[in-house]
Amino acid sequence: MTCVLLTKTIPQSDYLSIKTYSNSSCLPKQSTFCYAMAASQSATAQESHTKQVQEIAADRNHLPERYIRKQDEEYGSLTTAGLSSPMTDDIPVIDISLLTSSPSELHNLKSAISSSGCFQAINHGIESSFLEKVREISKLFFGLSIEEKKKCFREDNDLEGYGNDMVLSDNQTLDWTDRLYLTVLPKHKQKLQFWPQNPTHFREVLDEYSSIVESINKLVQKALARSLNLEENCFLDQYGTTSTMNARFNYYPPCQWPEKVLGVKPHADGSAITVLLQDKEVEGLQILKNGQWVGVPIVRDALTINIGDQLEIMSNGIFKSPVHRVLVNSKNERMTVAMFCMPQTEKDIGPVDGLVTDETPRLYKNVTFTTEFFFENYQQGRRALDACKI
Ligand SMILES: O=C(O)CCC(=O)C(=O)O
Ligand SMILES: [Fe+2]
Repeated sequence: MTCVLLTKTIPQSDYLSIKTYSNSSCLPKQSTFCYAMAASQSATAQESHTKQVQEIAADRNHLPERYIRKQDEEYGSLTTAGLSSPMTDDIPVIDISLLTSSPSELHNLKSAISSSGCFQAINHGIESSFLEKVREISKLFFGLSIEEKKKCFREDNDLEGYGNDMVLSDNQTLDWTDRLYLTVLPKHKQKLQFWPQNPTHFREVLDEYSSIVESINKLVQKALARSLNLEENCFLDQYGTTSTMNARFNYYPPCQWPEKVLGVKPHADGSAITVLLQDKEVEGLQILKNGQWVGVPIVRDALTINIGDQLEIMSNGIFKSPVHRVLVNSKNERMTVAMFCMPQTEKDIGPVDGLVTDETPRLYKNVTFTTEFFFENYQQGRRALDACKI
C-alpha cells in the first residue's frame, strides 16, 4: 500500500508500521497476490514486445525460461507432488435460491465459507444456455487471429484489455495464460476501446451477464451478513451507491511441460467476492486448504464463488479469502471467466461494527482498497490483506 493512497484513511505512522510488517511477510518474493486487480503504473516498456502465451504454446519445442515456476513460489505441503494427480475436495454445493428461506442452507453457506472460503453455487437463476453464450463469446474471441485480438491489446500502462502477464520485474515468473480484462461496472467506467467488436454480440452478452452477476453478488452478500446475525445490508452498505465489477476472461493453452508452469501463480483475489464460470470440461483450479492444494471440481452449471480480501476485512477475518492457483495440462485448452465484485474503489472499507467486540477485537484497519494498493503490495511480494492488519 502506498503512503499516498493510504493517507486518506491511515495516518503516516501506520504506514511505517505497514512497511515493517512487510519484512515479516511469509510470502515468497514472486508471489502474485491480487494481481488480478493490480495497477500498471510500472509495467516495463518491454511488455509490448512480449509474445502472447497462445503464440508461445504453438512452438512445442521451446519453453521460455520466464514461464518456468520457481520452487520458492510454492505454498503448502503438496507442491509439485500435487501436480500430476491433484486431490479434489468436496467444495460445498449451495442452492442459493434457498438462502432467503432455508436456515439450514444459510448455515451450510456459512460453514462452506469458513472451511474453504469457496462454494459451488447452483440454482442461481442463469439458464444453462446463457452460460454457454458467455463461454462462447470467450471462445470466439480467443479463437481470433492474434492480429485481430491485438485490436483490444492493453497498453503498457493499463491493466485493461487483452494481453498476458503484466511484466513488473525482470525476474518475474510469468503465468501460462492470456487474458482479456475489462471493467464492466459501473457502466460509465467501461473502457470500450478494449472491448472486442468481434464477436459482434460480445458487449451485449457481457453487459447482461454482469447485471445478473451483480444480483448474485447482492444476494450472497446479504445472506453472508444474515448468517452472522447481522443486518443484511451491512456489507453492501460499504459499497456506496454503486458496485465495481471487473471481468477477466482467462485462456490457458495446452502446455507441453505442464509440471513446469502454472496457469496462475498462487494468489488471493482482491475482490469482496469472485464469481467464476469454470470451463465446462477441463479442471485446473486449486485452493490451498489446511496447507494442501486441493482441486476444485467442475459442477455442471454451477458458478464457483470465492471470498476475496475485501470481504475478509469487512467480516473482521471471519470469512477467509482463500489462496488459489491454476494448473494447466498438455492436452486441452481451458477457458474461465472470473467476475470480481467489490465496493467502489474510492470508498473506505473496514470491519463492520457488529463484528468488533471485546472478545473479537478489530483485526483490520479501515482502508481504501485501490488497485494501486494491490500493486504496491504485489511489487513487494506480499498480500495486500496483510498490509491492512492492525
Ligand atoms: O481460471 C481459474 O480457474 C481461476 C482464475 C483466477 O483465479 C483469477 O482469475 O483470479
Ligand atoms: Fe483468482
